[in-house]
Amino acid sequence: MTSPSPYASTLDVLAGLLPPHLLQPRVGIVCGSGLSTLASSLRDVHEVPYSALDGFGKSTVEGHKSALAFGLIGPGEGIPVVAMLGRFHPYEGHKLSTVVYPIRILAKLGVRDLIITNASGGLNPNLAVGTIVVIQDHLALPNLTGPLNPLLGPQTSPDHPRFVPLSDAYSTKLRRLAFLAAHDLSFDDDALAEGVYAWVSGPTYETPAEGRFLRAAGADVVGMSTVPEVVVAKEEGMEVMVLSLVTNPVVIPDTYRSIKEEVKAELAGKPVELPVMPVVSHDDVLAVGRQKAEAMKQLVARIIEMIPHV
Ligand SMILES: O=P(O)(O)O[C@H]1O[C@H](CO)[C@@H](O)[C@H]1O
Ligand code: HPA
Repeated sequence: MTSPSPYASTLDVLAGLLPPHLLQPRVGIVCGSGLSTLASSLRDVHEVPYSALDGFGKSTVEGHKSALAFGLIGPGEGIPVVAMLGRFHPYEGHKLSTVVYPIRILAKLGVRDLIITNASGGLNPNLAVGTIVVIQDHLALPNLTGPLNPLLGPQTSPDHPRFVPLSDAYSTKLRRLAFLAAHDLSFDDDALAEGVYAWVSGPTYETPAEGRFLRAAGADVVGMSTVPEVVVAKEEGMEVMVLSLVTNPVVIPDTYRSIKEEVKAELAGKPVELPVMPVVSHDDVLAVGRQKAEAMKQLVARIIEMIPHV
C-alpha cells in the first residue's frame, strides 16, 4: 500500500488561505541566507508560515524565515509570485524529500520560472565579496557518488523522466535576462559575473585544501544548498536560474606558510610570527547578505518584469 501524498493537503490549505489572484504564481523565488528581504518588492503580500503546511519542515538556520510569501510584482495587474522565505538544508537533519518538497509544491501551484538565490564562498580569486554570480553549471559531489541525489528512489510521477538531463539545467533565457536587467539598473560591469557552483553538504566550511580542490575541479563558488532544488525543479519542468552572492573568500592566497621553516628561523634566533588563518562565520555571511539585499531585490524584481508572461 502506498502512503497518501501530502501534496493535496498542502495545496488545500493554500487554497483556503489565499485569494484566487495569488493562488497560481507564475514565478518562484527561493531566498538564500540573509536574503529574505528579496520578497519586500512584492505587494498585496500574503504570508503562510511553513508550520501551517503539511510536508514543510522548519528552517533552523539564522537568516532563514519559515514562510511562503505570495504577492505581485511589476506594474499594472502585476505578476503573481511566490517566495520561499527560508529553505531547508540536508545538514539541518532534513531528509532530501523535505528539502525539495516546497519546490514540488511550487511546481504544482503553476510556477514556471524559478529564481533561486544563495550565499556562497568564493573559489575563483577574480570574484570579489559582494559579487552576484549567475550560475551557469554545477558540480555536485554528493550527487555524483553518494546518497544525496534527490531523485534516488521510486519516481514521484509517471510524467517525470527517469533520467533527468542536467546539461541545460541553468536556463539560458533567464540568464540572458539577468544581464539585461543589470544593464537596465545601471549595475557596474563587475557586479554580476558568471560561474560554476560546487555543492557540498556542510555544515563545516571548507578547509583551504578542499577549497583548492574544488577550484581545481572547475568551480567558482561553493555552498551548502541549491543543487537539490535545481534538480527537482528541472524534473518538474521549470526554467531555473540561480543567483549566488559571494559572501566570503574560500581560496586565500599564501595560506600555507611552513611552520617547519618558522621553527628553524626561531632556533636561529630570528623573530617569528606564526601565521593566523582567516576564518569565516555565518555572521559574516549574513552581513554581506544585508549589504547586498537591495541590489539583489532590484535585480530579481527587474528580471521577473522582463520574463515574457503569456
Ligand atoms: O545556501 P544558503 O541557504 O544561502 O546558505 C549558505 O550560508 C550557510 C553558511 O553560512 C549555508 O547554509 C550556505 O549554503
Ligand atoms: N562555504 C560553503 N557555503 C557557504 C560559504 C562557504 O564558504 N559561504 C556561504 N555559504
